[in-house]
Amino acid sequence: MPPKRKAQAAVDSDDYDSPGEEALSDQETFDKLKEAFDVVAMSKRARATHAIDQASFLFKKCDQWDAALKPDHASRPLWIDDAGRIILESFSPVFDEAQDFLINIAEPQSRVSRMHEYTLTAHSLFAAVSVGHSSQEIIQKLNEFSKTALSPSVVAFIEKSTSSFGKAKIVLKKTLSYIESDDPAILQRLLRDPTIASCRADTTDGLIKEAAPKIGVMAIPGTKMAAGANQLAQSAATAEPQRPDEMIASLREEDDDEEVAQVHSFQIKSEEREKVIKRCQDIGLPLTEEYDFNNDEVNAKLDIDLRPHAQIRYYQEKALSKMFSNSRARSGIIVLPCGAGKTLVGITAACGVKKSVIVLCTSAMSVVQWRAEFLKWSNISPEDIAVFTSESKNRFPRNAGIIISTYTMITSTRNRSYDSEKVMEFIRSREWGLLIADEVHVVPANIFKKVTYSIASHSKLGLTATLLREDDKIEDLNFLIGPKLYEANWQELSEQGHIAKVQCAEVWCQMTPEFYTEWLKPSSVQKRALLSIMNPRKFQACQFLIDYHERRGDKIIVFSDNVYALEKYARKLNKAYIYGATPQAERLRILENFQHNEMVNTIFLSKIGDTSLDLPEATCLIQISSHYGSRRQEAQRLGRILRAKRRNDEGFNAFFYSLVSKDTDEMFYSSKRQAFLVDQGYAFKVITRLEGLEQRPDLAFSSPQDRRELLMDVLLAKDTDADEEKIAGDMFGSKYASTGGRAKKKNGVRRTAGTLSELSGGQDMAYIEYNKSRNKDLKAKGVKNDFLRKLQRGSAGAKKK
Ligand SMILES: Nc1ncnc2c1ncn2[C@@H]1O[C@H](COP(=O)(O)OP(=O)(O)OP(=O)(O)O)[C@@H](O)[C@H]1O
Repeated sequence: MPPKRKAQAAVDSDDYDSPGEEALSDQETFDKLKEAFDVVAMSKRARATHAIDQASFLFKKCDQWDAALKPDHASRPLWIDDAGRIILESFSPVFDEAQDFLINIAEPQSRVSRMHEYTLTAHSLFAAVSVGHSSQEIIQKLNEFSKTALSPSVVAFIEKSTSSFGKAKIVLKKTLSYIESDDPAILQRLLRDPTIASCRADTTDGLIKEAAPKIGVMAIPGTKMAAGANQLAQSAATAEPQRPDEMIASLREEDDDEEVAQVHSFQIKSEEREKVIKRCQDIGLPLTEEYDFNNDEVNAKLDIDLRPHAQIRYYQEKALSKMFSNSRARSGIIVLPCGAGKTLVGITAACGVKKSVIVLCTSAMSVVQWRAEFLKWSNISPEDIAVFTSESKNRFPRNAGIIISTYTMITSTRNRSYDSEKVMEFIRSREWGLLIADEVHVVPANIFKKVTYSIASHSKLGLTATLLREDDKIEDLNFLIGPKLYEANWQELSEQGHIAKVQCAEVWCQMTPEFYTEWLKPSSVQKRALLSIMNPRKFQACQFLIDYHERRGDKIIVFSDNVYALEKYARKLNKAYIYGATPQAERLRILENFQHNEMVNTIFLSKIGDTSLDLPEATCLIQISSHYGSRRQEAQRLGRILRAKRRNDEGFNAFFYSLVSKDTDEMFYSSKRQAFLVDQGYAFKVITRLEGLEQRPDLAFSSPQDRRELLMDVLLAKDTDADEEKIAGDMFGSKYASTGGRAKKKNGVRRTAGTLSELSGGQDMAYIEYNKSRNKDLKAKGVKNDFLRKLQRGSAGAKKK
């Protein structure tokens, strides 16, 4: 097929044909789909007796399970196969309700526009139980939403997974760690395990027995109480809704009549905390970690509240309500898109707990931003908020306060200065109410173990946008921090104007003949990488896009992981650039200019700007070199423009371009990188030709002579020029390089072909869709709330949007 027709076909069919491949026929596409979903063809009998429809072939057949569609299946939104894979129809009238429920009990896998995919896993069910769902409720609700009866294996899996969850807790008392349960048999069972027994700190045979603390437990519509309040949970499901104050009052009355409840516990060695948590998870008795901060009279109160202007958004409230739903702080992870306001979630949690807080970030730059955000959103007194980085080593003067630091400062033991050691002693010697772990997905397990060994914290809140790692170590976080408490939907937030709508495009840049000839020669991987990045056509595409978007009034960030290319591009185009070695003062000056100076509309950033850079002026992002197939990096880079200030302007779109040299490794890595964003509902268009580029005589490297000189430069460059930038304290490191950043699960992504003018809104269908901005109506949905007031009243239930 000639290239033009092929590109058109790709638009029409919404499919992507990889270069050099013929488009697939319908039959082939169908066969591929079947293969991809591991379909076991339905038997003849099943075909005869079961209703056949367009989606049934996606589900494994199970002989013992009557998977006939329910008569009213059309009004039910879920397909659930017998392996626990769930497909949710996003066009269903009960979509919101079903989504709210699924978020609590299953892992979102992919949320494209019409269908969302979730999976039931032991971890997700643990999270469900720890936020108060009972197994009965999970089964009943799934059945209600499902188009077919639930398969017995799914029911058995839910029952088995949830039966032992929430039975034992890990608690901290006076900096010592205890395993606690109201059922002594559970603790005896744990102690029969040799690994757990070897971690026990007390040498007695018996268990410690004491009165259970009285807690104002409350029921939230749609959820249940914490462990130990099961009967109440069941009656809450059927009873008339009660006002929160009535609920608490009735609980107290009941408490008064009852005998004092007992809790049993044994102490474990603090340095073995993670080992015990992991072991308990492995043997099917995962521990929950909850902090009864209201009744903690040992640790000093922190004087902190949100400022009146801080209005947390409904999804921030929903996330926090999972953490605080029973008036205790439950450890776990909150997943919100980049730019959706994780910092304010952390700050609100700190205002809820009102005890000393320690915040850990990935870089010194984030530390500065976290401090500024604390001062902006809360009334904390500046001296109560200390910073511990290589440049400043402060402590707070009063009994309670906040320390913000980096993972590296807390965990590196080599060559610690006297001042650092003093701050570490200060950190180690006290109990912390809350540990906030920012960008938690990047923290390797061994580092986090060191963190928890040094920091005795009652509760932990992990914050991240992308709960994924290319090395599949993400599961470690379940025992290091706690279950995932909430995960927001990117497209929903962008529809509502909380994050910007983004047009994503991959621009294919032909290699020039001289560069491609060199690329084809046997040479080092590094040299090939440099040749692909420095491809003159890519350079021209970058220059063209910068001009195009500057003329539109955009502010542009160009990302290059490769510092050699970063400098070459930026110098040639006379733009400012920042990388690891740029001094702090210069960085701030450049960023300041980018924000406020009309003459500075483009900056070049190395991977140092991937995370935590809050530049709401940026509206366009061009990526010229990236880190293999890291889905995490792609998402975080996109995050730099999701926070665009202009996001609520009528018809506004931010732009994300990824420039790839055609027919090189960059094509392969680019599609890997996009997988996560595609799962979040973003569609990448492919731009094969930048209209008007050929007519621009002023572009760099237009003459063969210039191109030859550039090639000579690249050939003379050292292999190390292609190496990954090393940034002190960088947590992302080169671990992804070892896997080549290969996405293990999701390989396929969708590309559609397009031109630049289409992408900018000239002719594109997608544009017309996006252009019907609902932002104005939706603005009203940025619900005002007073979460903290409710938290203090003990009624922090999630509000429905
Ligand atoms: N409820 C809110 N009201 C007003 N502004 C908010 C609210 N929540 C967040 N913001 C603003 O949104 C922007 C992005 O927030 P933040 O930096 O916390 O995002 P993030 O989720 O941490 O992103 P990233 O993962 O990219 O670091 C900030 O300018 C912040 O002040």
